Amino acid sequence: MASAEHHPFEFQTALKDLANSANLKAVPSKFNFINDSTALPCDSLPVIDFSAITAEDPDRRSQAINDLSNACQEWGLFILVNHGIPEELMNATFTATREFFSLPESEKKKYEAKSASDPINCGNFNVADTSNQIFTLWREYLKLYVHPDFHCPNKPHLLSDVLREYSERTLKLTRKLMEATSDALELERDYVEQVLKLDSSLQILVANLYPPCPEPGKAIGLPQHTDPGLFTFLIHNGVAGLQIEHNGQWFNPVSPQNSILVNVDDQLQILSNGRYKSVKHRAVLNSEKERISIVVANGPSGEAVVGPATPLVQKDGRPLYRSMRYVEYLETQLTKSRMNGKSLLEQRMI
Ligand SMILES: O=C(O)CCC(=O)C(=O)O
Ligand SMILES: [Fe+2]
Repeated sequence: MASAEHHPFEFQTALKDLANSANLKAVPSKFNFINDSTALPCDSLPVIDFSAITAEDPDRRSQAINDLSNACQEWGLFILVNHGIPEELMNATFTATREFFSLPESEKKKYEAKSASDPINCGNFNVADTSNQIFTLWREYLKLYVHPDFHCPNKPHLLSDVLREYSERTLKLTRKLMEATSDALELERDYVEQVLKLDSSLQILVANLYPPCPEPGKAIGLPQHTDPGLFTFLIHNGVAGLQIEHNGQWFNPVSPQNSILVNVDDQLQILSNGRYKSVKHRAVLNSEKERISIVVANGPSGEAVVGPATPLVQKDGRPLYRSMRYVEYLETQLTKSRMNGKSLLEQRMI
């Protein structure tokens, strides 16, 4: 990938240490990604009450499913409340991942990425390549494949138990959300489960750490992208930084404590033949506070061939996207996510 020259000092220092060094007043040039992170405040995001999605009362449930469907169409994102995941568990995910990022570099190096599809993979100074720029992200990450098989470093001590429980709970929530969207799209639940092979769904957990940055406008945590799966669940440590695009404008979503931000992802846009929108988002930086986000990308099975659902294609007269095996989609996104300025999702359009 990048052939840029690296200054040895930068290369040997973890991002965390680099960011903490008292004399760092400017962003080293290899991070340079000049960006305008202006965004509007946004307190009108759709809120979905999970307890209503699973309610016995048919009116309450169908109202909630309707709201969910509208949120997926209009925003591609919603705030999930009453989801039943204890706040202590969420807090424990931040504590445990912060401890992981604080491990000695030699320990973390064991998990450094060898190939993008390694089931455990971590790094800092990872390089991004948008259509015309190569630059280094101001971000450390730990990426784990957590379903169908669970993978996690065995240090720090509690990390594995905490992340296993959090992933299992988000997987159950995703199954219920997929049932609700199947109903909303008037698809048979069995059809969706079988086509997407949800019993062996591929679930990937990413912990992101963004240290404070001396010049937030000159580097980026994550440039704009969409997530590849069906639904992504995002929680953060209370420090703002996520921005989303809606009708050509960037917004700072505000999510109440203990809620989960849920994104619609590429495979759901494809399955719904374009009805639901995979939301563009990015992570911007600040100069004061460390930010941590825990992101669980819930996808179909890696082996599922995902294309627009047949009943919807029949209704619409034609498929808007080409089908592709989900693992291939992931691999392509990792290796050549943008071609001629087009995202992979745009490249799949017929
Ligand atoms: O940290 C965030 O707020 C965004 C993270 C994200 O979009 C991702 O990991 O895909
Ligand atoms: Fe994302």
